[in-house]
Amino acid sequence: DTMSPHHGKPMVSDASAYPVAPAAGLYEAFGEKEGIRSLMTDFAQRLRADARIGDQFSETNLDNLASQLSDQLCQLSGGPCVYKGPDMKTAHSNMDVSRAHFNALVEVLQQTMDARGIPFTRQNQMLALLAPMHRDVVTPR
Ligand code: HEM
Repeated sequence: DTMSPHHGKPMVSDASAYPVAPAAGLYEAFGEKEGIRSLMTDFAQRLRADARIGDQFSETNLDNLASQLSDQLCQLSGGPCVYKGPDMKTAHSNMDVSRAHFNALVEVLQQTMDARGIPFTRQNQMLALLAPMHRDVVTPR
């Protein structure tokens, strides 16, 4: 890993930070790059509209967020993408994200996947890959 010149913290991509193998066929079950991108476009809009956490995305460029999330979920699910954004700790520092916020985001993602007809088993396989990120996303208190 290379070291960040600004913080001296290791800059690791999420795939290496959370070394869990995706379930076979997960990327395909999400409709590959195109399906994941439209899922994330929908997700970003739903996040912004959510009464519990929408305010945290008030200044956010939703198209950029959807693009970064698409690369991340594509890579996590076994697809041919590379997430090139900041690691999860850096991306969510100084945000005061609570465990309740995290759970709300997961719920919005479940609603988004439901709306697109992603089978329950596949939803849970994707959520299993995202769940460990709470350690870096949620602000310690
Ligand atoms: C598994 C859970 C999560 C994942 C995978 C995730 C992923 C990401 C990614 C990839 C970015 C873009 C980083 C960048 O390009 O700069 C981002 C930004 C962000 N996330 Fe998360 N996130 C998660 C949970 C949360 C939660 C729980 C909150 C708060 C409720 C949150 C709030 C934000 C905000 C406000 C941004 C910044 C957007 C901007 O640039 O304005 N995230 N997240």
